[in-house]
Amino acid sequence: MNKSTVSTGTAVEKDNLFIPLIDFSLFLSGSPSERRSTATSILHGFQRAGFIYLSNHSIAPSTVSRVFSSSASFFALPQPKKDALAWYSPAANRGYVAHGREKVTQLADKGDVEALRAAVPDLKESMEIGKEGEEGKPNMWPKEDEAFKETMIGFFEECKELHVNVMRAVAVGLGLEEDWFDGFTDGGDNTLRLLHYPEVKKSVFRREDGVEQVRAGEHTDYGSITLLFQDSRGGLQVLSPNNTFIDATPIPDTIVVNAGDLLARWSNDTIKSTTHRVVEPPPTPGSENSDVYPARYSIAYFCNPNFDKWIDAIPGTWEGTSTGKKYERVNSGEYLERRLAATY
Ligand SMILES: O=C(O)CCC(=O)C(=O)O
Ligand SMILES: [Fe+2]
Repeated sequence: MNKSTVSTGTAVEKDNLFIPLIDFSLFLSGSPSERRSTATSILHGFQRAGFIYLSNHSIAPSTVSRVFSSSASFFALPQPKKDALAWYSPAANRGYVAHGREKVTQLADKGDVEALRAAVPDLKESMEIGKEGEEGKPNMWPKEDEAFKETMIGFFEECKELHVNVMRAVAVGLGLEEDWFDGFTDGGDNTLRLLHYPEVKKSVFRREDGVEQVRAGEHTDYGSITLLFQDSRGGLQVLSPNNTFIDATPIPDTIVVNAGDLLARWSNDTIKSTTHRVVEPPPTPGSENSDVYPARYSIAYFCNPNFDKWIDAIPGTWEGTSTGKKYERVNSGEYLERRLAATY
């Protein structure tokens, strides 16, 4: 497949899971009718699958590769240097998280999270970066590496902009004013997560106790949307309506975008926040004889409504329905902190 020729279509189609591939440039700079139809496709993707792929988005491939290589250099630092930058609180959600600390899960009960973490540790490490310059919530920058900090801050801003634009498309799709979400997305209360799934022995995935070993446990994301940049390894899987996990195969230069729990709640569950996980990559020809799976890197940018905002059902999503508003309004920052506190 020539990657530059396919920019629209279906990215994933299996077991009733249909994830569209959408050319975002048609929303950013298309004609009025292209903008409307692109917005509708984006909204439908979120309503139907909870996931979309965006091609021709606003972030240059060279920027993404710079962030991937900075991320790889960061994870290659000696362990004590990374440990010195450790994640320190759910309120701040910033810093380095070593293997096995986080167990992403739907179980809100802490005791259960402990039990799960002991049984199947996630095979990954991550670095969480929040909005720079927040009082009492310092980012944990590696010492003497201005370039890393500059790269990440620049990327954070570009992703923040993309969040604004994707939510504008959602607004247009819903028939609202295009800027309806702007006052919720302009704060940039988002988290940039660099992820490294180290090379791992294949035998680790063949557990004798019957427990299914994964690289990252099944979960939904918490916020409005997540922008996910993956390398070419594969391993991301999305739960289908038939209750099977389907590969969300990497497509070069695209971003996988999924809706989070807070957007599902905000939309009175008209938008889906779909369960996903990361497993060992599908076999590739030539790799059968190796006894390891190669390392995988990904970058997740978790977008949230501004932390000081109240999230109450979006107009048009609940009026006249049999359920009416399904949820009480909730404060964005409190909601997210509660979810994070249950996870770590
Ligand atoms: O690494 C990936 O591809 C997915 C990561 C993810 O889902 C998450 O961190 O929430
Ligand atoms: Fe996720």
